[in-house]
Amino acid sequence: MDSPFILINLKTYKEGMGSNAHRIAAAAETVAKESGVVIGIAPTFTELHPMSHHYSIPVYAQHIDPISPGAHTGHILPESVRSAGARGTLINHSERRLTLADIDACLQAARRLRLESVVCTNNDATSAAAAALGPDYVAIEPPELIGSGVSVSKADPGIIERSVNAVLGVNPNVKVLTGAGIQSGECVKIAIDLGTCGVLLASSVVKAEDPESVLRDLVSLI
Ligand SMILES: O=C(CO)COP(=O)(O)O
Repeated sequence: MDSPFILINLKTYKEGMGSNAHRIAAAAETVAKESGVVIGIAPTFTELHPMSHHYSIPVYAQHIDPISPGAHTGHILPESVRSAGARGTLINHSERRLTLADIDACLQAARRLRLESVVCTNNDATSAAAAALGPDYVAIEPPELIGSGVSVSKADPGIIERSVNAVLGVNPNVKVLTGAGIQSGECVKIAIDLGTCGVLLASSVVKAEDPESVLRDLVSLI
């Protein structure tokens, strides 16, 4: 089995920018080395290169647009994300929804550029649809629990279990992550015991006074 994976989405929280982004990335690097858990970070676009340049942890974009180089203005070009040192990208985050056709086009760009793809979904039906498009990961995040402080692992373990079954039924090569309200080692353990390979999270680490101690707790039971 692959090592467990924790992906920290810094969103556009002010606590996840500038020197705070460096503090979180440094903490993630330390805890990843100590624990053997893979800990990635998804900073704002302008911080992709500083993060990929300074730290050994994998760096992910929060979004790409389904475009090729050419006459587009104000878009996120997948090639730019790649050249900024990103290992992969989120696609279709709840806070950055795309159409199914756009998700497919983003996945084609990600494959062309060898960017790992993490397609976010909101329920088990969309998890199955996303799996049919062949991403590396599907990340199931019930929108109503995102940023709520209430963990999907505890409030709705059924959605994790159903999504794992839905994804594996469609394409057993796709790995499943879950997220929304993940805040402790217990939440991560429940997610892994339900068949995911890890978690996608934001506020519990980004807004913490001491991100390193939260990360230590998150990896403590796996
Ligand atoms: O949207 C999320 C990660 O992409 C989850 O956010 P929270 O961890 O703040 O609930």
